[in-house]
Amino acid sequence: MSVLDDFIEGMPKVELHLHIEGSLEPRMMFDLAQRNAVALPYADVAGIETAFRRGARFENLQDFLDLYYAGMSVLWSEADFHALTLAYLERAAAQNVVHAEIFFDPQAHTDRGVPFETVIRGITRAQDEAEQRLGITSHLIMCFLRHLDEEAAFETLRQSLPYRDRILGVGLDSGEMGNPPAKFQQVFAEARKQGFRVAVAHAGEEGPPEYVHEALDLLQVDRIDHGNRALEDNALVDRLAESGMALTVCPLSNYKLCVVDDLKEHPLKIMLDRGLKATMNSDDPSYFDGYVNENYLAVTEALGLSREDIVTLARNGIEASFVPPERKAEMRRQLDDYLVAHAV
Ligand code: HPA
Ligand SMILES: [Zn+2]
Repeated sequence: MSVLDDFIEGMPKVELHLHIEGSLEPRMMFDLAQRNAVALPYADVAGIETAFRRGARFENLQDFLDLYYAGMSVLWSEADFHALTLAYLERAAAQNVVHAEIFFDPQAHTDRGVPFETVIRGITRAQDEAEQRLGITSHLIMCFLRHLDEEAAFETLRQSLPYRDRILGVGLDSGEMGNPPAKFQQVFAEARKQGFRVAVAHAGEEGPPEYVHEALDLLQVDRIDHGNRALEDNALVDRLAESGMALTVCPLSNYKLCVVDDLKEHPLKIMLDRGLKATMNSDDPSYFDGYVNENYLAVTEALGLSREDIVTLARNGIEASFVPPERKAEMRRQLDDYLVAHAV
């Protein structure tokens, strides 16, 4: 373990791009399948692990999504969603994550017959418990599945209204190609009208720079999730840099989904050098071999990031978070105190 590795692990961090269903570890998936009598195409925990771990890569985003939706089909009760969320928050807190902004995919559950209320109650109970016990704060962002139509997203928006006080904003995820942000322009506008304060969208993970433009212009997003392919469009890079638009970058995800061929070719350092507000995140840590620390460690080694780069990423995460000003100031102080205590 190098000095830089220790520095990364101990550093207070935020995580802004995390799908709670993508934190479902093989052990919990297997146990919940047994408890809920869900048939999985795996004989045991090791079978699940070999399906999506141990260095194996997916061919593309859709290849992963097929396993991801099948995996989450073991989640049925409020207790299941509570256990899933608490396990993530405990793991994140153990990695010195002080704040997390968590995505969930309500349609992936309601379409199976799980009530919206079951999902949100389980998740929020774990959020409250983790905050009290571990001090980790968190927000929830509800994602619309973009492979479904806009009317389905409207229905989900309607179902979410009783829980609006527990959901900070809306996002857009699932299969990107052929499902441009434009498809969801009306429902994002309605979400704003209904009081959802922020919007984000996955854009430029597999899709072209045009999708990033659409997310900005048509959905009026406050952050771009991934954004890798924005680098193909110089005017777009300038626009993102000048407006201070944050990108929630997920290096191990990009490697596992073949968005990059090799971690050594990951554009994170280029993003920073071009003035983009890049942040470090794990996306679906159970499927992509790593939580936020493993992302920092792997990319630091692959790209030879400096301590200064690492601190910039952590600072960008704090600045790009959607917390109230007092909490933001507190997180800045925490990071500054850490830097003073670990001055070289
Ligand atoms: O990386 C992702 N991209 C799009 N949708 C997703 N849903 C979970 N993870 C992802
Ligand atoms: Zn994602």
